[in-house]
Amino acid sequence: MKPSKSTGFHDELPPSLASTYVGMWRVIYEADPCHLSASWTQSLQKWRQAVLDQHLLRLFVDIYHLGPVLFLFCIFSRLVRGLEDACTIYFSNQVIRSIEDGLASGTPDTQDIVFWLVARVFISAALAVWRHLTSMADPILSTRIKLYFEERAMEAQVDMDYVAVTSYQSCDFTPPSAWGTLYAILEAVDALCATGSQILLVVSMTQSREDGWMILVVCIAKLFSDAVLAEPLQSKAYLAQITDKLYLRMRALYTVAMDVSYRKDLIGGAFGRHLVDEYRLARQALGDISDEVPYHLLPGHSTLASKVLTDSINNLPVLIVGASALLHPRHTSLSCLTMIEQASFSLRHSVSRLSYVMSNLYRSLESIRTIYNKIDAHAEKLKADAHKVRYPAVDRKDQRGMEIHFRNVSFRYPQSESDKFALQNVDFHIKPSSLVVIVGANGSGKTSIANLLSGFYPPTAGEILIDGVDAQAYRPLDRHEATALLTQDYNILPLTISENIALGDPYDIADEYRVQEAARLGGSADFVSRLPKAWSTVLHPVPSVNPLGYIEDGPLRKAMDDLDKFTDVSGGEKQRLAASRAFMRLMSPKTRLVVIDEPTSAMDPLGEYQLFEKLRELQQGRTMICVTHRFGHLTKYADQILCVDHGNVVETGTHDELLRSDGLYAKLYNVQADGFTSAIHA
Ligand SMILES: Nc1ncnc2c1ncn2[C@@H]1O[C@H](COP(=O)(O)OP(=O)(O)OP(=O)(O)O)[C@@H](O)[C@H]1O
Repeated sequence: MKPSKSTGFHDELPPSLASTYVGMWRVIYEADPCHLSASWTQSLQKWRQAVLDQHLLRLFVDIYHLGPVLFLFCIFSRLVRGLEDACTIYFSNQVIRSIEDGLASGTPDTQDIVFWLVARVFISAALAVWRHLTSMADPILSTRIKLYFEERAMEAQVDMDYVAVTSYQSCDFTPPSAWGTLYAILEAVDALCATGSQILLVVSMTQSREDGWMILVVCIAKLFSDAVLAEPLQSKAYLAQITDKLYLRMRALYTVAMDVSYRKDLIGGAFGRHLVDEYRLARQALGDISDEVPYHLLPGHSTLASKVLTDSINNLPVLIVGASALLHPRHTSLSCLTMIEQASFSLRHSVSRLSYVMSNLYRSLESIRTIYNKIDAHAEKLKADAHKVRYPAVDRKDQRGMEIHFRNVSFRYPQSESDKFALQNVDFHIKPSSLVVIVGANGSGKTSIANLLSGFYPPTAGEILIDGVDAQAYRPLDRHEATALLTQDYNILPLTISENIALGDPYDIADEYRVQEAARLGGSADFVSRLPKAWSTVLHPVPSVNPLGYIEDGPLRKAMDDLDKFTDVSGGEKQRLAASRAFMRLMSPKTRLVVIDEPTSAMDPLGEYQLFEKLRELQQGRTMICVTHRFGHLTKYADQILCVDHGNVVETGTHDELLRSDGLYAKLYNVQADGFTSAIHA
């Protein structure tokens, strides 16, 4: 198979990485100068770390409290399971030995044979019962652990800041890995026990033979050299990059043709046939390079000769016993031969399983470290938040609206790859209870101001004062509770419509009257009451059907499609639901700031007008800040308009003041107003 060479991709890798080409792929992996298997050494380091950090101990204590009997049973079951192969081999061979002895002496010992036969059958049955009990206990304990850690994960996640939760590091909190870690440890116990018991078996069998030590050394040394020294590429983590440009192009052509999200472009552009023709040309040019996943193509480090040699060496124990039988036929025992054959085979299997289990274990240890680090970070955050200033301050309790002061605020998105600041040296003051409108061109920084006002991000430089105190000094939860948000960036939650609205004020979630009132104000009450399940409708349910295996067309496929069916509503109706949730919050006595950012893009003009009118009616002394592109409803009532350009507030004033000053605001306003007047005159 000819390897596909890189064409224009970054070939240079840091010295710690190496790469190889297989089929379509360039495989990149960590170059390890160490002779010992990297996975084993890494695993040992992680073990040490886990023991030192006490994460393992904490995991065991937590799991023990979830089910002491179940937990102990699971550990004990693995010990027993580890003995299973050695027991089976031992009892089988006792049967063969007693038969062989009988054949050799000419008078079979019936009692002895029956005893070992019964013992063999009994032990098989007992092990089967044990396996059955284990298979019943495991799912119970695993579900308890997963759900318990899911709850801890939720606890930690819901209190996190927006920046922390959207940062890359927070994404690796995977609660199922707690069970995964315990499972990996249980597997390691099982594999260790199996390996130990089988080594003991081989030792006991070889003890009585002169060549016993030789058999033992061959059995064990070979196994451990395989497990510890061999470093097949398959056991490493690696990146596989498609380097063949032709093949990448074919993937792109195929995706455009097959993915329904491109269907309108494809049909509208009438370029479907062109895609197929291009694909065909590329396929012909590609030749016979395999696109099998690299795992199957990786050769590891062994050649064909070394593979043949390795497999031949595996037969050494039996070869030694066979040679000894030829040299000393009188002292030869067939039961011993079969037992050594079986035991060495089983030992080989156990050691390779142990190697696999240990190499995976360090990943599990890493994941519990992540879990407990997150749990600890959460506890620290709660402690730190508890010392922050409460909002509103006691002396501002009677004030209905938030007072906001931006002082020389600059802001760059933390996840931004460029050095560009979204806002630079922004200064403005918003009086309590005022209605403020932010206008400006696309990308000028309006939403960024709304994001800072909502407390999603801290400023990169400068200060935001809320009621005269640095916004960062307040308890984040108090600040969020005091803010009602209505933006274009909303989600319909996978809960009932009623809950979707009620969550606008979680403290008053059971007040059905308020939910209906919020729905009326947000303009969603009419369409919700027309839905078959009305307020209990779940618009975006979490998937409940999990197809296992390939489901062909037929009754099962139909049942699957029916079970997965859900009600959907229009974009404008979803916006009305989002608005209803915001009204629910707006009605809360805690709300002191309303931030509105272009929430009506999918609404009809009447819906938009009514929404803004109701917002103004319900403002009732709260500070209201509205980002908009449309001049009209709100700008003429605004106490203050902030006109933003290139990340800076360039003009402030009322509608009339800004029109008089004939600056950017007047220009933006006139462009819109001209559109209407020229349409009327035309
Ligand atoms: N999440 C983000 N990460 C990085 N940069 C961002 C992010 N969101 C916005 N920006 C950048 O910040 C600048 C200001 O964007 P912002 O969304 O505040 O403008 P806007 O005035 O609200 O625009 P629009 O009217 O199009 O909504 C832009 O240059 C934008 O590319």
